[in-house]
Amino acid sequence: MTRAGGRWLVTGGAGYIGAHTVRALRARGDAVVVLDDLSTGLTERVDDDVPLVRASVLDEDTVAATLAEHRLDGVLHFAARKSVPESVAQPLYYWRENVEGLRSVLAACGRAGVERFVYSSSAAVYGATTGAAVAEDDPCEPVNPYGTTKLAGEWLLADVHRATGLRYVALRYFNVAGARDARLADRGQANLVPIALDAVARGGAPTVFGTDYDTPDGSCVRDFVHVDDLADAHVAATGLLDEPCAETLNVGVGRGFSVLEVMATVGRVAGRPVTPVIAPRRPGDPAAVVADVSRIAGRLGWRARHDLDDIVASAWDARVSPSASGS
Ligand SMILES: O=c1ccn([C@@H]2O[C@H](COP(=O)(O)OP(=O)(O)O[C@H]3O[C@H](CO)[C@H](O)[C@H](O)[C@H]3O)[C@@H](O)[C@H]2O)c(=O)[nH]1
Repeated sequence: MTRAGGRWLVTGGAGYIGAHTVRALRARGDAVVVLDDLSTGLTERVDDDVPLVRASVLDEDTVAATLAEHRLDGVLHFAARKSVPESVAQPLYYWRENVEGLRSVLAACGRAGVERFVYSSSAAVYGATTGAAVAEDDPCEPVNPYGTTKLAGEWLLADVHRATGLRYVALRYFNVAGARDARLADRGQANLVPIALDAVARGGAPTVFGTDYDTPDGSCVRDFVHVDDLADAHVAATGLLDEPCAETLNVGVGRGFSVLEVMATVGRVAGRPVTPVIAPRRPGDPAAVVADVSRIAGRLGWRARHDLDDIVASAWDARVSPSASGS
């Protein structure tokens, strides 16, 4: 289904998801050049034998020159801002970085004659879902600037596809967690799994925001996907680009776990009981967000191989266990 031998520019390849995908592409035998401004990316995530261009995606000339110089034939575009609260506070910044950044990379692709593109979208494009699994054709009503910029990016890709025939796959990530090793791990403090693991590792108690939702145990439900599975989905998606393609795909497991179930898993993995602090609801949190994954299964033959235990255990090893440095 997928063939090796691609030559890819990976923007944001020093970031958490980008670096995992670089590993997966190279494991298949593809060539990769990373372009990253290192504002949040880490050089240690980029292997020594991978060319690293330190530049912003807003620097269209450098992106175009990199594509030409390395004779690249496709782009996986990860470089973007991804904090929901930051996007609410700074919408202009998010529109510049996420939408203008994408426009700049697409303009560079046009100049270099590159017509294969994989785009990092998000479940945030759906907004507050009803709780039933969401499919790609369901309405998109994002509720914050992070989501609106990701959706605007999808529209931009569709417009360029219609005008130039650009081949693209937009992948809508659900809740990504886990790690291959410590070097690639998510160092951020923005999401449930790393926050909960850090709290437990420090001997503290993680917080659950709300147990009064209309869900089986009252806490929010999310679809947690292992970053290695997500990386594999990118590799599989590149296989669609051998033909004309304008595709949008959910990437999740297709099954929800509650925040309280995550806490129980953290306790099992850490080998110590976890008694979370129950706090009020976090503003803006939808009760349940779960992916309908039938389209990606049909188009790519892809499905997640890792379960929640694998996700939490790998994140624990990468963040907490010093022996798991893997670098
Ligand atoms: O310490 C914490 C942290 C989070 N949560 C809860 O855990 C759930 C997941 O929260 P995250 O912040 O990890 O993830 P979100 O589902 O809010 O957001 C994620 O999914 C969004 C799409 O829906 C965007 O893609 C976003 O970038 C991505 O982080 C939420 O119910 C949240 O309230 C806690 O209970 N305690």
